[in-house]
Amino acid sequence: MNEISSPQLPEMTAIWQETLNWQPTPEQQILFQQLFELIIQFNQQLNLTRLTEPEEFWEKHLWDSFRGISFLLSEKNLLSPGTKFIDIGTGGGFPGIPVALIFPESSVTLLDSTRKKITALTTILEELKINNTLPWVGRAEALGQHPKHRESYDFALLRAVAPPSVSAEYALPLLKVGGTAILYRGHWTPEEEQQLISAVKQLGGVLESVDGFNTPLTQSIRHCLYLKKVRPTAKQYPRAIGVPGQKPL
Ligand SMILES: C[S@@+](CC[C@H](N)C(=O)[O-])C[C@H]1O[C@@H](n2cnc3c(N)ncnc32)[C@H](O)[C@@H]1O
Repeated sequence: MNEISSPQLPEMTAIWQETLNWQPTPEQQILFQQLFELIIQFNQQLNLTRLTEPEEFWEKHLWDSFRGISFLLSEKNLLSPGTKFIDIGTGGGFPGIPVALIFPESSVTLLDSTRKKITALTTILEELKINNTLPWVGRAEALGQHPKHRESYDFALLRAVAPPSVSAEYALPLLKVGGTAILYRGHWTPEEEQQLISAVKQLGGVLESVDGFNTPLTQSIRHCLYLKKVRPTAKQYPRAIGVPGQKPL
């Protein structure tokens, strides 16, 4: 592999601790470094990410992925062997691959509609010897009606995939009752919140909390939205491919 400076820069050690009250192990840090190098390598043929500088990768891919699930870093008892995650619209593998790396006893489905992205991720996962993921080519609208996937996940993660109510329609049918969808967003407004609350109610969920924060290096604005599924989702959701985006709830 080419020499590429590590995304695990010395100052990051203190930031993990201060912001997440958590530290990756040395083995996990080596895997993060290898993940970075493989993504840079694949980016030469395929646009997996536009974040190619080590600091950008560290902050906007690694740190950001973990910030959304930080409650699981501190409350380990919320996870049990076999806890199921799905990363909907995983693209270059975020947040799903970092989550799979640190929770090897959980399984993480990596869903994307673009076959070549999933093919690249499959090679990256083989190189990293990560065997707790299920890379899957397809649309969230189709997977949500698939009998083996519908109502089967504990956590759904969605970052930069679709507007909030569309993301909710992708995620909630896939969750078990009691499961949580985590929507990773940038800016967030009260108007968006009202629209999301109404959509989530139709899908069998509630908006449990909104967590606003800044990223640690560039102070970029972020919000994570936590949707809890409280009853089964009506059969009609998700609607046919393309409809959630064309006619958001
Ligand atoms: C902007 S990328 C975000 C990638 C990654 N989550 C991240 O934050 O770096 C959005 C991805 O979502 C995928 N996508 C969009 N709509 C989808 C759908 N309905 N079902 C599955 N994948 C979808 C696209 O193919 C694309 O790879």
